Amino acid sequence: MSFKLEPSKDFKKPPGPVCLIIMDGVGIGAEEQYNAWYCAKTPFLDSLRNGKTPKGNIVLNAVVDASGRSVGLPEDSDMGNSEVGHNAFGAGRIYSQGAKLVNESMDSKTFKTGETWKWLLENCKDGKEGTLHLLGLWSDGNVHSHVKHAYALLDAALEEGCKHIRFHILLDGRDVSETSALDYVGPLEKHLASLREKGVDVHIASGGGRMVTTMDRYEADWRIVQRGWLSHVLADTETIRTFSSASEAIQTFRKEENGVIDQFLPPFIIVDNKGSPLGRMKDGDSVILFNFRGDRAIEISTCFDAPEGTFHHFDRGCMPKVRFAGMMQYDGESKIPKHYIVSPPNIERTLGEYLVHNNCRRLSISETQKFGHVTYFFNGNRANKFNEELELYVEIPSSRERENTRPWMKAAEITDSALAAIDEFKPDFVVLNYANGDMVGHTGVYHAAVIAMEAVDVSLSRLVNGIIERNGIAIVSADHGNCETMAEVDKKTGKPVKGNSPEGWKALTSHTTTPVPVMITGYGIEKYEIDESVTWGDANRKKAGIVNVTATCANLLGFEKPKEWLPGLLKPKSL
Ligand SMILES: O=C(O)[C@@H](CO)OP(=O)(O)O
Ligand SMILES: [Mn+2]
Ligand SMILES: [Mn+2]
Repeated sequence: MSFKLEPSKDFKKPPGPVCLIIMDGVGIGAEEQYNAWYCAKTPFLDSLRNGKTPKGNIVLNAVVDASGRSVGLPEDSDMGNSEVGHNAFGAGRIYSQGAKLVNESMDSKTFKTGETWKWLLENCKDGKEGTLHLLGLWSDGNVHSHVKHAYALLDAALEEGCKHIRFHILLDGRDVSETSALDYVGPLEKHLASLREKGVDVHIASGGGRMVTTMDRYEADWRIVQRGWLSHVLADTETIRTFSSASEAIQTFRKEENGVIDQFLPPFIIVDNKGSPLGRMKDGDSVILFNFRGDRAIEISTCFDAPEGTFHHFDRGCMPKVRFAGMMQYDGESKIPKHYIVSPPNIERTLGEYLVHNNCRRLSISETQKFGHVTYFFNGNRANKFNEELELYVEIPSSRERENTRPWMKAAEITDSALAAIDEFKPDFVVLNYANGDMVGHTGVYHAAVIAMEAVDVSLSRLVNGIIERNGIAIVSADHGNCETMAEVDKKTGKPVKGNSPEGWKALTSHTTTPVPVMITGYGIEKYEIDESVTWGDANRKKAGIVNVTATCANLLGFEKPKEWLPGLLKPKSL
């Protein structure tokens, strides 16, 4: 099927670039004290939301869905996230996402008929001595993983006569309540103890907080992955602290570092009463990484898959010969990992691919922590470019320090580089991500999140005015909510739940299901208006979604949208 885009009869391409600017983690929330955007001083954003830039340019406004089924998640109660959000921005249509596809495979047990499952169990079932290791994020956050998927794998392994099973659990506190680890670890420890009473050799073997153990992304800090490797694979008790149980590790670390939240708990190894590790991986074992989302799974997958002599990020030591599989294939083009249990969404015919086939130049730019969002996720889970000449990907290195200590992050540097790249590379289309609202939102530190939003506002003002001066168009949106809700909120009263944050509430570190803004301004925008009839496809939910922004970008570039995409948000202004 051709990638030729037809010229639009209603829209004209501007002389300057069409720029999709994604404020990561910024939803339209309640006008309450816990809303960091609402409480921040954001004069530029306020002006956009009121329909005009401070310099008087018209701004078209919409508020659209960015969570639940509008972005391919199982339930409308599912909060949005960057993977599904940037997939949607790039794809222009809704794909069933990892959470949904894995649910279906686990519920129907179809995964058991797959080659990978049989290959994984070959050395571990029917009394064989191989150990099956289950590694992944241990919560029901449903952004990277869900404990129910790991329990389904455990049950299936037991049904097939696996005798030796180990869990390597990454603690969350980012997609779920910030110190909720024991709510997930307690039931696991209880369940495994009951299985041991029936003679199954099953234990938690290692773990650690997800932001310091294993789950790095975009090569921001390979030391995080190395800590995981030392804990889960080598069980290096010289470097990683040992405990008799995961609960003991969590409780000890919390006593030692008052206020530490789960995502930052140090790595640990569980040992028996003689001090030997319960789950060092050995030749003939099998390993399943049960995370379904790719960005924070690719590096550890590479550690297992990379042949001798091709891995240079750290010394993998005496590497056991194991069979490794991911829950999904995280990068279909680079085949990472080689083996996987559930087929990922096959996202194709994205805006990025159409652009290069229509000779449009494209710039993707962000800082490390969101760089893969505007490349890998935006391209449909493919890190590689579609065309070397027509595409420029710019990464501004993120700091490795906790985001609440520098909430401005690299917003200013991204803005400087974007304006310079627009002048030098002359892109037709730009996709840019400001990480602040989300990355600082995830720390749960309210006053830092307020500063984060003020930093975004200052940069946005420079960037949008710069785009208008260059006769371009800016589309300012967000991939999901986060910093607009910095407290856990009592659903009945709408008031924050009491807690021990400096503000007196229980901090919320996760994303939300709030809708997000779409604010469009720049060259020729006065000729268009929002088409209020546009929806993301569900008749009962009379709302558009971020998935309608893709066609909006194509229209503003002067093209008819491809027929397989959902409609854009704009129509010519009725006279
Ligand atoms: O940090 C992450 O991995 C997720 C939350 O788990 O956030 P985002 O989807 O915004 O990248
Ligand atoms: Mn995000
Ligand atoms: Mn996030």
